[in-house]
Amino acid sequence: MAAPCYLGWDFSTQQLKVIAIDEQLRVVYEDNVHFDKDLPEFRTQGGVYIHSDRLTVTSPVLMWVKALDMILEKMKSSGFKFSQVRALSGAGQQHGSVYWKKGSIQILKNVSSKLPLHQSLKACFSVSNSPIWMDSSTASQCSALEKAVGGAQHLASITGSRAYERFTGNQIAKIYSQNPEVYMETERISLVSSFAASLFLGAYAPIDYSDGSGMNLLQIWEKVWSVSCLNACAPGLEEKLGCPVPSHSVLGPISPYYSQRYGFSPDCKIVAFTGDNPASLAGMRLQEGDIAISLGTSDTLFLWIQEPTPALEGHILCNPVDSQAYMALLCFKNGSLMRERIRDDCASGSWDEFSKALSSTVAGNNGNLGFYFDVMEITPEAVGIHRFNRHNQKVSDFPKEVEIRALIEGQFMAKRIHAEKLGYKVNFRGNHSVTPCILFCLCA
Ligand SMILES: Nc1ncnc2c1ncn2[C@@H]1O[C@H](COP(=O)(O)OP(=O)(O)O)[C@@H](O)[C@H]1O
Ligand SMILES: O=C(CO)[C@@H](O)[C@H](O)COP(=O)(O)O
Repeated sequence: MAAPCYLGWDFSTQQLKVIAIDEQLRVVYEDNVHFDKDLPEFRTQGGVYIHSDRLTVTSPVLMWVKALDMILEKMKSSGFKFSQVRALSGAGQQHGSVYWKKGSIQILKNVSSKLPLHQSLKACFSVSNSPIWMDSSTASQCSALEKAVGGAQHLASITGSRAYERFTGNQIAKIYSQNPEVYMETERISLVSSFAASLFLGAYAPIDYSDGSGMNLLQIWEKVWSVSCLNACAPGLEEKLGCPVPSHSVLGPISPYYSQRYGFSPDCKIVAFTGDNPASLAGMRLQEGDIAISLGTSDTLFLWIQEPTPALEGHILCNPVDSQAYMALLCFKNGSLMRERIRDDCASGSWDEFSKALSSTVAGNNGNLGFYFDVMEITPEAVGIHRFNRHNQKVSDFPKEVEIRALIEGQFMAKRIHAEKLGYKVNFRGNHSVTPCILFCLCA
């Protein structure tokens, strides 16, 4: 008989990933579905749609459901022993939101095991394109929220962050103001993480404290929704969000759908899902004083803190491991996609060539320095490509190798400046196949 195992899911920007570990924490299975490549019918780029205003960024919610169907079928074909899964949990890209249409709970509870999920759930979403973390179209809603609660610093003191355009409360406020009828026909709003948990639970999963802190709606000290923030965003919102729970809550057994269709044990437990960054803090077993850097679609820097002071820059989130503690987070929007663009321009689209070019230049890049923001950055708020030579003169281009090093050093310098403000020790998480040279630059 196969040994017991545990599944972890990651619904992130560009792909859905799954990993199974045994009781000795050994990885026994890994797989992924890449949205652009494996689900071309949705026509996403990097898993998203960038709308014509260049500010609105969404992902089709049914693509996430279909990705789950696809990965489960792949696991089944490979002979994966679903019956051995004792529990599962997971993570989602932060801030993104899913809008369940009135009556969907009944459909979710009663999905037929004869059909893939995406067929049963196709009419369940009042918003078919979910706003995601790359969206920056809610500037007016952010100003209104800060004004309603007495200013940016006051909002940060309540929710851990001043108003950010990608934060879910502001996204909900935009949907309510532009399409009140869509908002009214929504019975539940999930984060990507709680949406994913809902698919497994066959019921609406609660939002967890950690991912809930990325909404500009949760009082991070009391761990309850802030009435003034809710009221500033949309009417009747509390009911649509449900009660938030600790990130490690056991939500209940898996939906019968998975036992009937894939052979999961009916006793398999669903543990609350959380945001991908909080999940990384938990998974890396970060301790107070450590800083981790994640190089995903976004780059993030995060750390465990006991006594946070919310400020106008960065975010304080509830800690996913210890409900008395917190985590600080900085997010950089120009992460992997920016590196990919320079790789394509300067290294023929090859990470190997990128790596060789990086190794061929020296630390400090002979004084050449660059800041690369293809899209409006979050930290700091800046856009464009800015190159400076060793005499501090602005230049319009660099030789290819110099460009590659300027990009990597510029990105890491920005993180280091913030790291110096926040702590001292740097760990690393991220794409496991990331070019070692990039890691070397980070640690140099
Ligand atoms: N060898 C490599 N070196 C640097 N970056 C890489 C390498 N291989 C893949 N990547 C980048 O990693 C990104 C995906 O990282 P991942 O953490 O899986 O993203 P996400 O979880 O946000 O979907 C891609 O944009 C890709 O360009
Ligand atoms: O917006 C943030 C954090 O505040 C992002 O870090 C998202 O959570 C997206 O994660 P990745 O898909 O890049 O891992």
